[in-house]
Amino acid sequence: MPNTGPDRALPVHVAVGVVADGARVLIARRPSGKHMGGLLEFPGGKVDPGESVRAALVRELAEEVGLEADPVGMEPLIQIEHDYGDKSVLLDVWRVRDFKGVPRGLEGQPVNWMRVEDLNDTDFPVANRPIIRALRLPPEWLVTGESDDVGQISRNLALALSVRSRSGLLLRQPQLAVEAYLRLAHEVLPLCKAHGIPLMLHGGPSLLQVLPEAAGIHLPQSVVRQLPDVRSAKGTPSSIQQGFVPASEARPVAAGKWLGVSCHSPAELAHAALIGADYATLSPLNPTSSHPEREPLGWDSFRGWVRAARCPVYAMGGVGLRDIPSSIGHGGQGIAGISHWWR
Ligand SMILES: Nc1nc2c([nH]c(=O)n2[C@@H]2O[C@H](COP(=O)(O)OP(=O)(O)OP(=O)(O)O)[C@@H](O)[C@H]2O)c(=O)[nH]1
Ligand SMILES: [Mg+2]
Repeated sequence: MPNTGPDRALPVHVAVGVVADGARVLIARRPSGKHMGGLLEFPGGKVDPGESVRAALVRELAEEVGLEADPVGMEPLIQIEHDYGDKSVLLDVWRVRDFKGVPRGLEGQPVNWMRVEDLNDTDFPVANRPIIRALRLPPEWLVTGESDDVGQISRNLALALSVRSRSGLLLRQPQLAVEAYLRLAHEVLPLCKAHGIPLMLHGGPSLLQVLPEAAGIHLPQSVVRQLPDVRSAKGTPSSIQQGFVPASEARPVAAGKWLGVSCHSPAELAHAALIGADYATLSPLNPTSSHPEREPLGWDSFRGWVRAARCPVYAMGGVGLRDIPSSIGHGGQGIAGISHWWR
């Protein structure tokens, strides 16, 4: 029965550690009988009153898996607020790279190193899905400036990727008609393959039918507005008959493909999560010459909006490589932008 008592509104603050050993992360199975028992989890537990999150994580990793973690080497990954109905949690998720010891399940739970690409959403509590996205997504999207010249894209890409370890390309060309856009995307796909980076198409979901090898679709709000209206799980059957689709069926691209959404407000971020977005971009962070009429957000608003978001969020608009740590430090996934790499 849902808890409707006075503490209902207060989420339980949980420190969660993604302990990383190269490309593998430490996974445990939650003891049966506990909340979400039997499912896989990242080790961690409740933050005690007056305790810092880092201190809680050091304590939980020692108690649960016998690791001695260095709090200085921890980096925020993502915060997720989730209401399970019987319990509401704030998962405060950190990457842990510096630690000593060999992990073992000190509460009798099985523990295992797993590759990030082998993690399955359905093996984890539902609140963990954005964590898995955050682990897979790059810290930066290179967004193309206006061009139908594949040579220009190729040169810029080669130059940019010579100084970065992980990026993806977002092929944004709103000035092109769909046919010209798809011709260009066909030429850009092998470039991305050669560099080993994902290619996101920008526009409507049907682009993926023509270019199924792309990593996914990034929706501008002009396309989002054309999607069928979505109702959350509380939507009634009669609302479905009136042309609403339930959120569980609202995702406009197939599972296994990435869905990104351009957002500019908390309402757009909430809607992006409702249609199953794997990530959102949030703009403009800083003043930009392309949208001088839009009020820049700044990092303080960014932090607040991102905290309430249900998917990883990239800062966009007047940001550069040096802003990746700022974005991560303010709860974001990284940055997306044109001006810092495009010539
Ligand atoms: N540790 C951990 N907790 C998670 C994850 N995902 C998730 O929804 N949770 C939820 O976070 C809440 C608190 O976690 P916990 O049960 O590990 O807390 P704890 O170690 O302090 O356990 P205790 O209650 O036995 O003292 C649980 O309701 C759990 O279902 C995850 O990946 N790791
Ligand atoms: Mg625990």
